[in-house]
Amino acid sequence: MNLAFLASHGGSAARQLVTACQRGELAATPAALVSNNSRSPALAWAQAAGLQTAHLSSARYPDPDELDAAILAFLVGAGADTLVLSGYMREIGPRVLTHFSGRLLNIHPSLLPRHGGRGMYGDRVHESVLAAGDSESGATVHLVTAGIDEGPVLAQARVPVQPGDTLDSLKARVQAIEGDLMLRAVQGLAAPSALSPT
Ligand SMILES: Nc1nc2c(c(=O)[nH]1)N[C@@H](CN(C=O)c1ccc(C(=O)N[C@@H](CCC(=O)O)C(=O)O)cc1)CN2
Ligand SMILES: NCC(=O)N[C@@H]1O[C@H](COP(=O)([O-])[O-])[C@@H](O)[C@H]1O
Repeated sequence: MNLAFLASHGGSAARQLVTACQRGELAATPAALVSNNSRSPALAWAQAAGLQTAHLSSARYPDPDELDAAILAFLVGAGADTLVLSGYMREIGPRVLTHFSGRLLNIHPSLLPRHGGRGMYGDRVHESVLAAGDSESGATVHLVTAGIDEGPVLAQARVPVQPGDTLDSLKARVQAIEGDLMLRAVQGLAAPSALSPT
């Protein structure tokens, strides 16, 4: 498995997967990382970790089809066969979706289908959970399809929403479970018997 990542900010899930590869907990080779944000900490970390990296964004490719083609060309050039969205905040286009169909995973910080879809990303998700008065939240790993957050769910993990929770306290509790959840899902792809869509 040659693993690649798309990240817009910190790339926390990508970092945990690369650590798992280094520890022999994941039978995969980290190959590349693409960011739409030239100042993303994920890009600097990936360069230091020896991954092939690229900054590909709508600023450089205003035509969404050209951006989709540029991202696909870079990932294919890096030999990637599996793609993980690690806090990537832009829509994935049809070329990348088709090429990586069934091997393109995203992690979302809620119990999808609740609090998902366009406009639901980062802090906005936790704010939506708190505003709804939900008693629990969590994270979801799903296969990525054309519809935002509509793909088949591969894994979910739950956390309680505590009385008096703030955006930061809930976000910290959810982010604490994301890395292991994504690792379990990718291990499932590496060893299909371990995990099947729920
Ligand atoms: N084709 C798909 N592309 C993406 C999916 C998907 O399921 N199918 N998942 C998202 C990840 N994501 C939620 O997990 C998500 C990311 C971004 C947005 C969003 O509304 N973004 C804004 C722009 C925000 C920004 O640039 O900072 C927007 O598109 O207007 C919603 C959900 C990744 N791509
Ligand atoms: N809709 C996608 C989304 O909201 N993803 C969420 O953004 C955060 C990125 O953190 P990071 O930049 O530190 O990895 C993570 O919590 C991830 O679940």
